This record gives sequence, C-alpha cells and structure tokens, in this order.
Amino acid sequence: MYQILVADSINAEGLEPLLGLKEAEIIQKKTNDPEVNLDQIDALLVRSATKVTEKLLNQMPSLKIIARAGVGVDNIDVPAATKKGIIVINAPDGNTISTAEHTFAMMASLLRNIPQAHSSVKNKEWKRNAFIGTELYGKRLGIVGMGRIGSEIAKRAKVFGMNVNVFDPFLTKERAAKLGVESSTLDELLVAADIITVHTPLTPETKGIINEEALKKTKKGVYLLNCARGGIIDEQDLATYVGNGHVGGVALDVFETEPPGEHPLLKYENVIVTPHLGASTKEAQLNVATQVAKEVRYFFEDLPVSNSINLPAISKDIFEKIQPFHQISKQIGYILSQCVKEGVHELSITYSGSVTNLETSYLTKAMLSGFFKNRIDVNVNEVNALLTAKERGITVGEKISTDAFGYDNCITVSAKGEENAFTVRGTFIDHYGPRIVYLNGFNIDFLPEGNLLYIQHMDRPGVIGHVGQILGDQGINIATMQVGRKQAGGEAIMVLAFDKPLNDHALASLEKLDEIVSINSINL
Ligand SMILES: NC(=O)C1=CN([C@@H]2O[C@H](COP(=O)(O)OP(=O)(O)OC[C@H]3O[C@@H](n4cnc5c(N)ncnc54)[C@H](O)[C@@H]3O)[C@@H](O)[C@H]2O)C=CC1
Ligand SMILES: O=C(O)CCC(=O)C(=O)O
Repeated sequence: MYQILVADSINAEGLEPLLGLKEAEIIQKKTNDPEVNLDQIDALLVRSATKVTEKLLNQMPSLKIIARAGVGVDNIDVPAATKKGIIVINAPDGNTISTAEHTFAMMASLLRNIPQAHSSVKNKEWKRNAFIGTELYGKRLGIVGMGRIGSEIAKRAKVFGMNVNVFDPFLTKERAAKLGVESSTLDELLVAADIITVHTPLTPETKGIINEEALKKTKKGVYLLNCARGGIIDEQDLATYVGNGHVGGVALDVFETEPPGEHPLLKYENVIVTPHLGASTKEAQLNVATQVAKEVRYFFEDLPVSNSINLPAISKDIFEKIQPFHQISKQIGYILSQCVKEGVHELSITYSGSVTNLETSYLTKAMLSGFFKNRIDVNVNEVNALLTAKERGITVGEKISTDAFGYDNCITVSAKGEENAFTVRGTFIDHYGPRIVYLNGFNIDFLPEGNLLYIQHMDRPGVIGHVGQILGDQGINIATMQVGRKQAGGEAIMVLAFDKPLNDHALASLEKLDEIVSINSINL
C-alpha cells in the first residue's frame, strides 16, 4: 500500500487522479503531525509552506517522489533528494496565467493607488486629489526573466500600449522579436524602464539581482514589482531606496521570509502587498493539483513522468520502446555486481544495433542502478545513478558500436577492477525476451531471471554429471542448464537455474569438486 502524504493545502478535486491508484492511502496532514509515520511515506505532495529539508528527508527513508503543486522548488532541497534517488516533480505551467494576471493587477493597482484609495473610502473619506495615478499606456516595462510568466506579462503589456524591454540570458533574439519585445542587458533595462518586474526562479545568481547597485541605475520614480520570489529584489536595499524617495512605488506578492512580520517596507504608503497570492485562483490550484496528482499516479504505475526536476523527461512512446532494454540493462548491472568481487573503478557500456536509436543515457543509468543494488545501502535509481558512481570514483563510459555480434541489438558492459575485468553482454529478442549471450569470454545463452548459479570449470568428461549428482543427492532440482566453452578441454562455464536459491551446504559441496574453478550465485 503506497502512502501519499499531502502536507500542504492542495485542491481536493485536483487530487482525484490519485484515487484511481490501486493500493494507495492518501494522508492529508502536516509533516510534523504526530499521527504521521514519516518513515512509511512513499510520496510527498507540497506547495510552498512545507520546507523539504535534508533533515526531513532523512526521516523519510521510504520516500520515492516529491511533488510540488506549483513552479518554484526553492522550498525543496533538490540536491539532497537527488542524492537519495528521490524524484522531484513540479507543475510548471498550471499557474502561469494566474500569476501573470496577478502581477498585472498589482501593476495597475500600484500605478492607480487602488489599495490606498480603497482603504480611504472604507474609512469614510473621499479624497479624489490624493490618489492621482499614472497611466500604463506608453510606459516602458522592464521584465527580468522572460519564461512562461514573463512572456504572458509581455503579451498583456503590449495590449495596454506599453513598450517592453526584457532581460533573460536564455532568451534568443528570434523569440524576443516574435514576442515583440526588446532584448536588453540588465543595465540597459535598469536605465530605460519606468516599471520593473522580476520573473526568474530564486537561484544563487538571481538572489539580489536587483540590489543597491542596480537600484542606483534606475530612473527616479521607478516602480518595482516582485511576484516571483522574495529576495530576487534585495528587501533591505529596496527599503532604503523607497525611504529616500528614489523609488516611486513597490508591489510585492512574495517575501524573503513569509509571512514577513515586522518588515521595513510595510510602513510605506506606496508599497502595496499581497500574501503570496500569485497562484491563488481556483483555476490554477485545480491545474497544478491535477498535474502533480497525474504524475504521481504515473510514477507508481511505472509510467514516465514529464515534469521532473532531476530526471530527463521521456515521452510515453519512447518509454514503451525503451522498457525491454531498460530491464536487461538493469539485469546486466546486477549480474556484474554479483560476479565482480573486487572494487570497480570503471564501467564501460557499449550499445550496438537497434538499441542505439534510443535514449541510451537512460539505459546506462538503469545498468548502474542494477550494479549498485545490494552493493551500497542507498537506493540507487535513474535519479542518482551517475552521482553515486561519481561519488564512488567509478568512471562511466558510454560507446556506440556497429558490431552487434549477429543480434539485432546488444548491450555490453565491462567492469574494471584493480586486477581483473568482467564483461557481460545481453540482448533483447522480440517475442522471446531478454537473454545474456556472453559472460566474461564465453558465448552462452540464458534467461536472466530467478536463482542462477554461474560455474567456471575445466572442460572434462563427467563434470556436468558430478554437479548434477551433488545437487540431486541434496534434492535440488535443476530447472535449466546452459554450457559454454572456448575450446575442447579448456576452461568452460555453466549457468544453472533453480526454482529456489541454493543453500550454503550445496554450494560448499560443489566447491570441493576438482574441476571447479569458481562458483557465483546470481539472484535476479
Ligand atoms: N507568486 C506566485 O505565487 C508564483 C511565483 N512563481 C515564481 O515565478 C518564477 C518564474 O516562473 P515561470 O515563468 O513559470 O518560470 P520559467 O522557468 O518559465 O521562467 C524563468 C525564466 O527566468 C530566466 N532566468 C533564469 N535565471 C536568470 C537570470 N539570472 N537573469 C534573468 N533571467 C533568468 C530563465 O531563463 C527563464 O526564462 C518561478 O520560479 C517561481 O519562483 C511562480 C508561480 C506562482
Ligand atoms: O503554491 C502556491 O500558492 C505558490 C505558487 C508558487 O509560488 C509557485 O508555483 O512557485
């Protein structure tokens, strides 16, 4: 039974896709609620209130997926989640329109003194001359961060007859031209704009991007808006520039600390504020809840998720094509991990044949997750596979080869240790399934499944009989057996499959046989 913790207030109708998930319990409680068994939670759904810190993640060893019903993931320690193999998803576009509309409403309110005038009338005043505003028409709007929300604001600004300058290092000139906006440097924007609004994520680069140094380049009387994340405009520096009369007005939906409590900006009449309402519309909340609920359901149904922050997205189509190779890649990794007894410093993967047309990096990660299974105490999956290899000093190399050894496709993986190397090759045959076709120098053909025994031995008459005899005497039934050798009388291998794992006694008896070079149990 999957336990899904919905820790923040998330639209109930939007969570409906989760109800279709078989064997899931949905718990709507805070993470610090004493009734919540954090160690049993498989999925965590949050908005911005819950801070998903490394400390919290350490208390949630079963956690597999964190879903942010919104855009900004700055309340989630994504590197810590990635290290633990926890997938992080968000709902990137469900609240774009709401946030753009809110920003626009804030801008109009700010320039027409609507909140102040509203309070005045409610206080039984009628001061028509005290609230003379400024038109948006003909003004120059500077947008910092021209992503989804920035672009929607630009469209609205154009309709209002505004000129738009944008600063976004990732915006191409073509896209700027298509949107009818002027692409600028930050300095050009600061100097030219009558109104500046920020729409970037909060990152080390954007934190304080509008600070004292930036503010002193702006026009006297400039208006500033932050409906993205507290801290993108430095609050202390902004307070100084409102206090000294340089800034004409400010609209804030977000704060460095929320709620802001005693805040130096709140005392100014020309600073208008809302309590992080950008995404607070019925439509946006339904959109983001539905988006993440669907993704969490897909995740537990082993289907691809599209909006992961720490895993590349692959379409359902590609996912279906890649699935059989995903399985065999993982099995190859797991076989290697059980056959190589020394420390490994290099894993090299060669893809050949039809598999090379697919997203092989995804398969490399699957192979690594198999390789690390039971080797280390961290759950390794596609999210943290490369990071785990790097942390353990294992170089991972990926190659493409035209030689598929007569098969339609082949995945060959070599693990190199200080002394030895071990190579496993697998293939996927349509209507037949996965096969291991090469084990460390020997051609062979077996199904990588169940309880296997890999024996290296000398190719002498009677050895197969001796093995059968020992196992038979102990009542152990051999389900299948494959043999391979390079030349008559030389080294050979056999791979046996059993209905249940071999006991230590049987293994010890086999090891005593003269012809046996080595024995490895492989449990897949
Ligand atoms: N107030 C609210 O309720 C909401 C706030 N937000 C905030 O708005 C932010 C933007 O959301 P979207 O437009 O959906 O994200 P987005 O990812 O579509 O756009 C962000 C843009 O910022 C640009 N950018 C990144 N670093 C930059 C830098 N150093 N300088 C200039 N531009 C930079 C990116 O190139 C990108 O185009 C989110 O990260 C979130 O923090 C989002 C939704 C609701
Ligand atoms: O969940 C919310 O209401 C906040 C939305 C937000 O800030 C975001 O999506 O980044």
